[in-house]
Amino acid sequence: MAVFTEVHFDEAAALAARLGLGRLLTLKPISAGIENTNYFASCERGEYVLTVFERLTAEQLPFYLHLMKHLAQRAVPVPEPQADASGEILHNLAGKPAAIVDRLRGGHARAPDVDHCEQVGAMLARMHLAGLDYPRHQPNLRGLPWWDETVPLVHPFLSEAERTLVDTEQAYQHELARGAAHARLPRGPIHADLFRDNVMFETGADGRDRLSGFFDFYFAGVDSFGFDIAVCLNDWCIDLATGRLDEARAEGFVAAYDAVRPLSGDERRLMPALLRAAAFRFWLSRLWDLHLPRDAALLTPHDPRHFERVLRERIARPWHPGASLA
Ligand SMILES: Nc1ncnc2c1ncn2[C@@H]1O[C@H](COP(=O)(O)OP(=O)(O)O)[C@@H](O)[C@H]1O
Ligand SMILES: N[C@@H](CCOP(=O)(O)O)C(=O)O
Repeated sequence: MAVFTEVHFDEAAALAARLGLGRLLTLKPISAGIENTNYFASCERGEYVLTVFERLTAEQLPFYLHLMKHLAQRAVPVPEPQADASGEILHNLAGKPAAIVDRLRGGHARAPDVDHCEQVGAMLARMHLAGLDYPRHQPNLRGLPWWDETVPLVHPFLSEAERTLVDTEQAYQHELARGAAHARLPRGPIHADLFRDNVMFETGADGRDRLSGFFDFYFAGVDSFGFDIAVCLNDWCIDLATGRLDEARAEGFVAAYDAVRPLSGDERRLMPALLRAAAFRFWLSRLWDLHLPRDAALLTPHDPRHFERVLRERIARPWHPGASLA
């Protein structure tokens, strides 16, 4: 359970009242998640999520919160941050930055099929297009410079085989980033962590799950759209036990994306390298969370070996969109 900061009911109630959400009825800690402290806040005016930010600073947060507002205003289903009378959406609780956003309805698709993947792919493309005129800029804070800082920190905890893979992949990703094709990749604000647990679906009367929203934008940053697609493919379109790509789901995801925002030739050509980059990024962050943990009331770190497997798979079996259809 990820409650790093205990929030007192009265403090949360005062904030809810200030935001015009009415009386706070219940405040329940959320057990999932590993980055921030989250509570479900049920208020007279509706259902919300209260987040206390543990790593992100008051300087960094406006980028994420205003991005969510920007996307919500362009009909991309994301939780809208709640403002006080002066329009401020970044607040303070327990001496830390905090926000209250709409609670999305529905639940997670834990075992996604082609239909789920197509819906996520199409909405991801809509999100990328809607973000193109977002005026604020912040790099992806879990990009190459962060990998370079983190590799030496996790090195002492690795086996020889792991260390070799980390070093080889770091060198490969540097080479990729120096290339002209990489520089030409279309860019803009990306989610950068759009895993199954950051998307909601609601089941309709016909039994079909319909996407009800994307959330948890706190790893968002400006980076290549292709990297965002690769992050999704590595989570939505794989066999979790082996890390293998499921080609039917992957092709469905990319085709649905492409129908909204056609992929460039570079994005298609570099997809195998971007899939490696996305696997490397989460392997590193999971190693970092496991070996250099922060204080938390209770915290279950994600298993780094999963993304080590995924990375080895992507190296062994490079995948290009459309290849399996040819
Ligand atoms: N806006 C939201 N609407 C509905 N549920 C949410 C919302 N934000 C968070 N949650 C719930 O809280 C859980 C943890 O949130 P998450 O943002 O993943 O945490 P963390 O920032 O710590 O990684 C999610 O899996 C989801 O169940
Ligand atoms: N998706 C990342 C961890 C980030 O946590 P989240 O709960 O904010 O998605 C991973 O799986 O390593």
